[in-house]
Amino acid sequence: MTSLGGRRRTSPRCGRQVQRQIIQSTWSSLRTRTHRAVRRMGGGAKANATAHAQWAQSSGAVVRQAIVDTVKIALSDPKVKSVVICGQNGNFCGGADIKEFGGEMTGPPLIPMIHAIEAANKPMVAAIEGNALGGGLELALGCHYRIAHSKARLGLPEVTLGLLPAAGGSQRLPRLIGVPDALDLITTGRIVTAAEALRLGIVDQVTEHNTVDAAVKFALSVAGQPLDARRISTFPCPRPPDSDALFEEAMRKVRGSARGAMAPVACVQAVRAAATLPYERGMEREKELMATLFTSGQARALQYVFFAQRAVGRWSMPSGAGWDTSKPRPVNKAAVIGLGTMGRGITVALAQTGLSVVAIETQEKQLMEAKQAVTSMLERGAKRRGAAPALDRISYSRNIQAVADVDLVIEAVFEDMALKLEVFRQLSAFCKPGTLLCTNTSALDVDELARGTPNPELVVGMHFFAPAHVMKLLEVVYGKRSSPQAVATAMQLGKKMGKASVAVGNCRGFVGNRMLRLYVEQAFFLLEEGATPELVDGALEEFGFPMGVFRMSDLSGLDVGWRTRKAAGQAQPGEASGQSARIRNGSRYSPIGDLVCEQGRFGQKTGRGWYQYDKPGSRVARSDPWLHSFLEQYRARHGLVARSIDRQEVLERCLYALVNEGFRILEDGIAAGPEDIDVIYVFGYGWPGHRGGPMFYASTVGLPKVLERLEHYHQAHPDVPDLQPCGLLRRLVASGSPPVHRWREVIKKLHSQL
Ligand SMILES: CCC[C@H](O)CC(=O)SCCNC(=O)CCNC(=O)[C@H](O)C(C)(C)COP(=O)([O-])OP(=O)([O-])OC[C@H]1O[C@@H](n2cnc3c(N)ncnc32)[C@H](O)[C@@H]1OP(=O)([O-])[O-]
Repeated sequence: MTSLGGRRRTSPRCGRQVQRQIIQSTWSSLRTRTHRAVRRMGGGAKANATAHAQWAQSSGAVVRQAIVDTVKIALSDPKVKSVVICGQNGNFCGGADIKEFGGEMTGPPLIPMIHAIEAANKPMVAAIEGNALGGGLELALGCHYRIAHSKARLGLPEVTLGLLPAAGGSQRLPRLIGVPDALDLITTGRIVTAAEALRLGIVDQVTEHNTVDAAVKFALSVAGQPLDARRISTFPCPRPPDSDALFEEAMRKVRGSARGAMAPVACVQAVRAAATLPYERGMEREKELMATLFTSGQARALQYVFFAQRAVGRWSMPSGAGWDTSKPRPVNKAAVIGLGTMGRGITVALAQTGLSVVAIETQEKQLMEAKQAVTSMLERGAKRRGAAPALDRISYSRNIQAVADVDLVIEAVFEDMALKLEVFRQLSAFCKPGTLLCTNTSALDVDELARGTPNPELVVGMHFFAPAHVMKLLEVVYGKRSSPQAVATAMQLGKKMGKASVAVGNCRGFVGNRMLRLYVEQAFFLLEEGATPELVDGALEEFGFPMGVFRMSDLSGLDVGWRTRKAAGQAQPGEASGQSARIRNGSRYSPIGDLVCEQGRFGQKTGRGWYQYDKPGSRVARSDPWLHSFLEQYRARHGLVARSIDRQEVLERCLYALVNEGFRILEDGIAAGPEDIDVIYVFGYGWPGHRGGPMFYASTVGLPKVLERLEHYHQAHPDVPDLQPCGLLRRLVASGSPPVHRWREVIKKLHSQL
């Protein structure tokens, strides 16, 4: 038993020894990225920092040890009346150091440290500047008072890392702000502004001035006052009258949106424990739940995604140029050409970033409609953020010459090479020298577009995802002649827009759509062989995708892929029966999608697609008997005998085909590393984050197994060359299947030998 300022904590039972070790090891470092200071204040009327401890290292153990030691000195020094805990360099604390999770625990554990702070008999005040996240906010919740700067951000984002706030956060926050708001913050990981934190009751005061000075002043004003009513762990948890229904609803909601993710469910369970159990027992429950999450592969996957998202910022091109050698150009004013769905979203995203934007559309009617749509998108976004809409940052024009003074143009006209070439020709004539020309194509050849301009080094692809102001992914596509500075500028702009920006090479479909083609193709083949859209979608949704391939296709429109296949000469009108109708260039081809389109079934917008809908535009997909009998007739015409297909085969065929193409992309040098592919899939294609992205997933399945299954399916379907395992996959398996963070070494070696 450990005695903490009079509070008794139950020691873990024998069988939990390992769990306890794991939990404690998560606290091996509390990280601020900056150094931390604990300021002790001298007694008397004047605020006087009598000691100021700083730590040169952000190692958690060192930081915790220093906090423990300094607090101990402050509490035993009769001259010290109150204590202020602050960060340094404008940042309170970003939480535990994720890199150290799973390592050996050193230094004092965090939970007793926070308990000791809360149990102190002198006022402990948290001075919050910058971020107070995760363990950082939990530390602040252990203090008796919290003073925040108006620009501070507070939250418990552990759920996004596959965890829960397990240093008492799940038990203190509901006691402080009530169950409904705590549930919202803990299950979503949503970060709030200081103003919202004040409104919710998380902080006691918000200041526009020097936070530490304000906290010192405040700490002096409360010196000597009783603290019993300030210890959050002793608060009864306010229980709404209908709390059972509330928790059931919360559980239903997270199960619906979490798609198999464990952490949001554990977060609801932990908050429920806060509402129903005494604090000590709630803490035990928090610990148990955390132990389960901590040892799950999901936390590892989500933490991999966290670091992958940062790794893609350190981009490089095959020439060796990259983020550390290329300086972006300043972009103050940008233009968007073509105000269809994509152009409108891009305009909103740019304006919200604070740039001046010229939005250009040659058709008067389209321009007016776009203006209205952009205005309402900006107003809705501003309302959500509680800010003024950036309407005055945008000017609208029908004249392409309005690009004359912009620093960067994003072309978002119809996906047609001839049209885009003409737009680029005009842009080259009207833009000032040095203006960056970006194309928002999803598949067209960036090099061909660049060749049509006098300055191909200024051309890059910026592949946004619809809706462009919402979706977090941006593929920045460099062509053969794109300058590193142009890439750096597009990458920096993407970052400013809050996008996960990934630099990739130029090829058909770039990274995301190139891999997707294989995934969709396998789904079509499975229909031919006996599956239904319901079976395929069910398997993929159970895996964690928000929508299976057919529901997704209904949403985005079947005609989009049909148009691409027609342009590529694959989709041919009408259908001959027999095998030749299912072969293109010597490989297996399924015309099923083309035939469905020929019936005018384009998905939700026509009320019919792979499923049926109540009316055009409706979103609720229902099974369609027409489609099932169409599939039967199709199989009969082609002499195909339906066989029974299970969910495992659906997953293996669709996902391993996609992963195999990912290996080819790495082999070709189109993506620099597996992290690039994984970020693209998690942020742009609905790949479940708790499975870490396709390449990470392959590593968790085991590369030898992926290789063996691909060999098996390739043998069974020799007419599908894409199922042939990629050389890089074989090479990785031959080199002992190294962990994903070491694949780059193998890839580098491969490229150096080519
Ligand atoms: C048992 C109790 C459990 C407890 O409740 C668990 C926790 O507290 S879980 C934690 C809950 N806390 C969170 O979930 C907060 C996670 N962190 C964030 O949200 C943002 O990093 C933050 C807002 C703090 C700063 O944003 P920004 O200014 O744009 O900066 P940036 O994002 O570019 O990062 C710069 C560098 O710092 C690195 N790094 C950052 N944080 C961590 C970390 N915790 N760890 C390790 N490293 C971290 C990051 O990788 C990057 O490294 P590099 O080598 O330069 O690529």
